Amino acid sequence: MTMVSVTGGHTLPIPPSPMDYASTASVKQIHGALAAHHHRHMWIITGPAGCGKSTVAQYVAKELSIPYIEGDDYHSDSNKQKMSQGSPLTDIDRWDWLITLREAAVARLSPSKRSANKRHDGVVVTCSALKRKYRDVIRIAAYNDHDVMVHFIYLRADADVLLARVTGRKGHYMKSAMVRSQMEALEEPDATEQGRDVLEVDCGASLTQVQQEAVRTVREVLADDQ
Ligand SMILES: Nc1ncnc2c1ncn2[C@@H]1O[C@H](COP(=O)(O)OP(=O)(O)O)[C@@H](O)[C@H]1O
Ligand SMILES: O=C(O)[C@H](O)[C@@H](O)[C@H](O)[C@H](O)COP(=O)(O)O
Repeated sequence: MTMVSVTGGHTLPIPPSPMDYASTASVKQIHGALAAHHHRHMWIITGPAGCGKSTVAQYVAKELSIPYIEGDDYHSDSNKQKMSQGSPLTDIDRWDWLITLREAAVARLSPSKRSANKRHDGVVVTCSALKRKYRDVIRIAAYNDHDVMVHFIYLRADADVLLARVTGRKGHYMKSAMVRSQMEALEEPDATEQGRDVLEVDCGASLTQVQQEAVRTVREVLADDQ
């Protein structure tokens, strides 16, 4: 454990962060080491507006027969109003949303919410999770319950692709003028995160290809957790 010096020359241990806890090894190593254990999985479909989170998440949830939670449904009215007026959310606007969304996802996994006949061993969640600290808020679900594994599926696309998709989408509060601020806020998962719990899917391909690639990626992880 990392130690930190404090006044008087003492050292105190720094508790591991959710990120440290999530893994110090690769995703494959963790899954291999825990192969005998069946986890409950949170699949967080991430990326900026227009990357295809909702469209892909619905498909993954249907293919896996697990619940789907739409992150946009968990914003406060004031957040929605702000976004619809073209103002990007701040960190402060996002904290409660992220925590509420995480807890909603955990609730869908909890034993009390499982039906008598069918065990919900997974949940799919859409959440832009643009910054690493936002992903860390979600990672706390695995930190709190060792039985839960959090995986991020990052849908990567260039700004011009996102702009075209948001422009073409009707009836959503997030308009195309917001794409720029989304890209400015975005902290793409680096190699460290990708080696731990982030799986990247190129979402510039056709919708069918992206959906199938996302499901293939999920099934590969699940195959290691049998
Ligand atoms: N791979 C894709 N190719 C073409 N269009 C897509 C693709 N993925 C999503 N779309 C379309 O782009 C728009 C934005 O997708 P959506 O799922 O709402 O993104 P997000 O939830 O990330 O904002 C929708 O109209 C959707 O049908
Ligand atoms: O479908 C979309 O266009 C996005 O999901 C959009 O609704 C927004 O990105 C998030 O809900 C939260 O906002 P932030 O991305 O600013 O955190």
